[in-house]
Amino acid sequence: MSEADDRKRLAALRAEINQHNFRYYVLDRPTVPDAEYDALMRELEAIEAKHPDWITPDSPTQTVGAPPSHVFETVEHQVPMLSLDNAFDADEFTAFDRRVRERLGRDEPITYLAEPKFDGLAISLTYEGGVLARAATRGDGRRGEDVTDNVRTIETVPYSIDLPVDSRIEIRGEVVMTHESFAEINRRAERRGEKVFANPRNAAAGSLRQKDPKVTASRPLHFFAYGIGAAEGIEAPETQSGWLDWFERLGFVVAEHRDRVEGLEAAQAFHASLGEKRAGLAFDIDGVVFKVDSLADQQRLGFVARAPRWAIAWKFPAEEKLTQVRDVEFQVGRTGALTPVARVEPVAVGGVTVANVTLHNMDEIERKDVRVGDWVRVRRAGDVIPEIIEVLPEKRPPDARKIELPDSCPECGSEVLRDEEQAVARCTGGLFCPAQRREAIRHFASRKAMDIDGLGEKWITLFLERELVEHVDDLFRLNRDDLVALPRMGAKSADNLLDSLEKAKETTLGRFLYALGIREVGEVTAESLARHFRDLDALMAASEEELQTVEDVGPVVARHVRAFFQQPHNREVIDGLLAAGIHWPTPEGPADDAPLAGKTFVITGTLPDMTRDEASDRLTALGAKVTGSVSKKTTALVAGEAGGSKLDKAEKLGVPVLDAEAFARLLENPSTLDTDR
Ligand SMILES: NC(=O)c1ccc[n+]([C@@H]2O[C@H](COP(=O)([O-])OP(=O)(O)OC[C@H]3O[C@@H](n4cnc5c(N)ncnc54)[C@H](O)[C@@H]3O)[C@@H](O)[C@H]2O)c1
Ligand SMILES: [Zn+2]
Repeated sequence: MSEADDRKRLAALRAEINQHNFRYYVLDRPTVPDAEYDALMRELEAIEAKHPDWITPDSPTQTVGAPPSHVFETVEHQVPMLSLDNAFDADEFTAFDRRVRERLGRDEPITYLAEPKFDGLAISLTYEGGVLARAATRGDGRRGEDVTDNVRTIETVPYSIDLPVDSRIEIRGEVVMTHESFAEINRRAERRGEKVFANPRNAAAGSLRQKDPKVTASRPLHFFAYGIGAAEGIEAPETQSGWLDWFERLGFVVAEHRDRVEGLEAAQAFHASLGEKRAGLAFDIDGVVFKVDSLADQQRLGFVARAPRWAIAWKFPAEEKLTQVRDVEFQVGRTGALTPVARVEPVAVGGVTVANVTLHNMDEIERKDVRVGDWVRVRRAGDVIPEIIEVLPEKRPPDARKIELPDSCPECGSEVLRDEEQAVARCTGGLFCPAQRREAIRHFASRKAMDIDGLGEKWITLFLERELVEHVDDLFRLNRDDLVALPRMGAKSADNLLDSLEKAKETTLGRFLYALGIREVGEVTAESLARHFRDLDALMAASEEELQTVEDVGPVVARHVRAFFQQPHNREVIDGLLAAGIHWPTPEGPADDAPLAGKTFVITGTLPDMTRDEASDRLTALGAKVTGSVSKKTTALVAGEAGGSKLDKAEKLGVPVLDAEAFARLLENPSTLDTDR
């Protein structure tokens, strides 16, 4: 680059960085991830290194934070609050360590105090005579904002500590918010239609820098002490680690994961080990801070414009990056749910390369307004699957394309229906859809379903690939010759599998219904359906209304059951299964002469001696049906304490109401039921 180009770039970088600083430090609303910002800073540093005479004191490389805003009173720090130099890899850390040893003229390893780099905002607490007199933000390092009233609401900031009356001390540390509180606060903001915070750091900063301390009080914040400014009238420790122990004795919370490490290897090991713990911590950390432990050595090393020479922040891989959405594809799962997956320009996030990011469902896409071509902020924290946090609207290219839900399944062409309540779009192809087939077979064979021992994913995939199996009924047509011919399937495994299939033919109606994988029909519902209908043909012929009279079957489940049995290809598969010899004993159900046969009850409120489930079991055992809502056909409403709307409805429809006592009498002697409903 020519000198003129460098000059231009320098000016552009400074302007852009200053804007980011303002958004980050003053508004608590950054528009780019830290990694992006760090890259700009590095570029600026490189130009300034090439032209040292261009460095001015107001360059972002020479300054800290941003000047205090006018919302708060200004506080002068007795000792400036500086930033930290960064290392982004082991080589950079090694270079730092070499510089330290050179400056100190030492060959032997340096002892460092290692602790997390908390990702929050720095605060300085001034205690006078042991009483909290003032709390200030870092501001531009020399002058910060007075946030005393807000900081007083933080539980982990002691109001008074045991110090001499004539002492005056500045204790520095970080204010952070836990992931849990962050999620809760954003949920609250979303419900109210307010803007959400991009990450816990901004939430912590935004919560602390509030005009109204009541708002701060409603946001759970934590304070970790890690350093010292001015200290008068106390007996000071001689090491950094000594200060931490001192803080702890006075009642401050300090980093739990901290250690004195000697030399490079120990430092690297600490960095690696904390990196592994990172995902499991309650709050964000973005690196390890290493500080020369000896305070005498710290003094000898001193400061440069914006950071001490005796400390470095060795960052972890960034958990947030910007990338571009190249395309969006829809994946089909077992239940036919179509999940939109964004194919993004691969980026390294949180230590891995991310190329695919789930968008969950159409609602999510609409809420975030993600389009193909958009620049997005991607986050992957620890083991958590990568997600798109937000779109950068200012970077949207003019040809960005809206994402449309396909009308038909990308795998089988069946119609796609969008379930408005659950925001899920599904392929209606059922067992016919190849994408759903593999997962459906796995479900069919699973332990609580047909329990086909030894039929794992490996074999299912192979059977499908070889076209030996298309639908679940084909499993029962597998023959020994076909199986033995498969790679890695010996005669013994083939015989075992055929044996398992044979055994699985003897089942129960409940298991069979569950195995079919009807939407919303879990084991319990399958069992209820079996007990109620006792016969597969009767169930397949049942209307939605009839289905709804079954225990724990509401309108949604009824609709799914009905829709499933109406699909001709599902009927074909069922016929195939029955033809293969699957059978079950007729489920025990209420006999016609059971005392409450033909009667329908609804239960509401709290009963004194039993749960509603128990009450329901007692009634079904006597041959009654228990349903969820009161209608004209209801025999009686069993109403415990606090019956509510069902009670009102029963009274309106003239349905008899049994209180707890009457209900107990009924169970005792069911034949006394005096109603012809
Ligand atoms: N995204 C953006 O637009 C944007 C803008 C400005 C700054 N930033 C981020 O902030 C960083 C630079 O900012 P900085 O100078 O405010 O701080 P820094 O994060 O580089 O380092 C200094 C700060 O680390 C904190 N810290 C946490 N744990 C500590 C510990 N154990 N000991 C000492 N200090 C500890 C303190 O608050 C201290 O002020 C950048 O690297 C960037 O990631 C981002
Ligand atoms: Zn399909």
